[in-house]
Formats: sequence, C-alpha cells, structure tokens
Amino acid sequence: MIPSILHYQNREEQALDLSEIVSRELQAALDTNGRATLAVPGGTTPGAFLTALSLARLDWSKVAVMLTDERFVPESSDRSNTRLLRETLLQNDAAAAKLLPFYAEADEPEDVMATLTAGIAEHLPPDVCVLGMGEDMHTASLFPGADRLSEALSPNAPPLLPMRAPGAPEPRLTLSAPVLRASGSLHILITGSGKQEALEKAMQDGPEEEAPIRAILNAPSAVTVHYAD
Ligand SMILES: O=C1O[C@H](COP(=O)(O)O)[C@@H](O)[C@H](O)[C@H]1O
Repeated sequence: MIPSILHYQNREEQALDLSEIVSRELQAALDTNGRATLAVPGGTTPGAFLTALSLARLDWSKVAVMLTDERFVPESSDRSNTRLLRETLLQNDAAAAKLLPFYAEADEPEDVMATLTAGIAEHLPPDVCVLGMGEDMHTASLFPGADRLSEALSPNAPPLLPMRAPGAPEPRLTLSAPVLRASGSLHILITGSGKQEALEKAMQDGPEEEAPIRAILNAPSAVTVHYAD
C-alpha cells in the first residue's frame, strides 16, 4: 500500500496537526471499545507532538500508553524513552493514562522479557501507533544489521523482543513488525531532509532487512507519513 505523505510548513504545525489526528483516532477507539491503546516512539523527534497530545481532551484514564521501543537503561538516563514520555505525554490531561512499562531493573533485557510481555498482552495490537524513523531506515528498534531483526520481521514474531544492533549503544526492547503492522492506524513522524531522502529510498522495492521501515510502509492498515523540514 502506498502511504499518504503530509508535508507541514514547520515542526510546530506538524506536532499540533498530528496530535489532533491521534486524539480523534483515540476518541474513536474509546467510543467503540470503551478503552484505547496508543504506541509512541522515543528519540529526539516526538517531544513537541507528545506535549501537544498531552493536552487532548480525552478520558485518558481509559487509555493505555506504550512505547514502540525502549533503550535498556533506567529512567535516570537521558537516553530513556520512558523518561521522555513522563516529561512530555504523561503531563496535563494525559497524566491519567496508564503507562505500560518497557523497562524493569535487571542485568539484561532477556531477564524481564516475560514480565514486560505479560504487561502489554491484553493491550495489543495498538489502536493507534506513531513511529519514528532513523536515517538508516530503522523504525522502533528494528535496525538494519540487528541481531534478531529477521525474527522480529517474521509473521510469527513474539510481540516484544530484545534487540542489539551495531549502531545502538545499549540493548533495546522493541515491538515486532507483525504487532506494529496490526495497529488500527499507523503514523510515521519524520523531520529533516536526511530522513526525507531515507524515506524515498525505503519506498523503492527492496528487502525489509535493508530498510526495516518497509515492514510498516507495506502494512495492511492505513499508513500516513508526517514530514516537516
Ligand atoms: O532510537 C530511536 O530512534 C528512532 C528515531 O529517533 P530520532 O532521534 O531520530 O527521532 C525512534 O523512533 C525510536 O523510538 C528510538 O528508540
């Protein structure tokens, strides 16, 4: 399926418009199911969007929030995606949302995988999923060259996997491709010309292992790319 691509005048407009779209989709899920699940990315791009979304007038007490992926670091680290969520989305009205943890203290992610997977099981697949993308065409923590990438891209992948990749300084936990692809709606949030070029490359035919974002671009659900310079 070819994604819809929305070009915004600037990053502020991108953050506000995407937050309105996601808010509407969450409300629709609440109307239908009485609850909703939202998956959001970490990293450097989504802060303004997450803060804008925290102001949405929703019954956040019925919304479960999870990350698309996490670095295996405690919240005291400024590399923690959970910390980003607490400082941005889980403020204002959205402070009432239920955060589904993607980190627990342990030596290795494998030690806590069963517990963290059990915590998200009843909330999958997400009703709404917003993903980031790197210039290397990774999304969530599905990195080219990562140790368990083939498994995470396969249709039978478990929902949550540990992942180690050459360019990633710490181990990761990531939602797998089949769970991400099964989301009710999919949004890709990107900024800057480097990511625009990476997206154009990923939209050409080729293996998902080389450009894991292709697993999302080819998803059966509607995919919208939100781009600003
Ligand atoms: O490491 C990560 O990278 C991607 C992209 O991050 P950005 O800093 O380029 O915005 C992000 O989507 C992912 O959630 C994060 O863990």
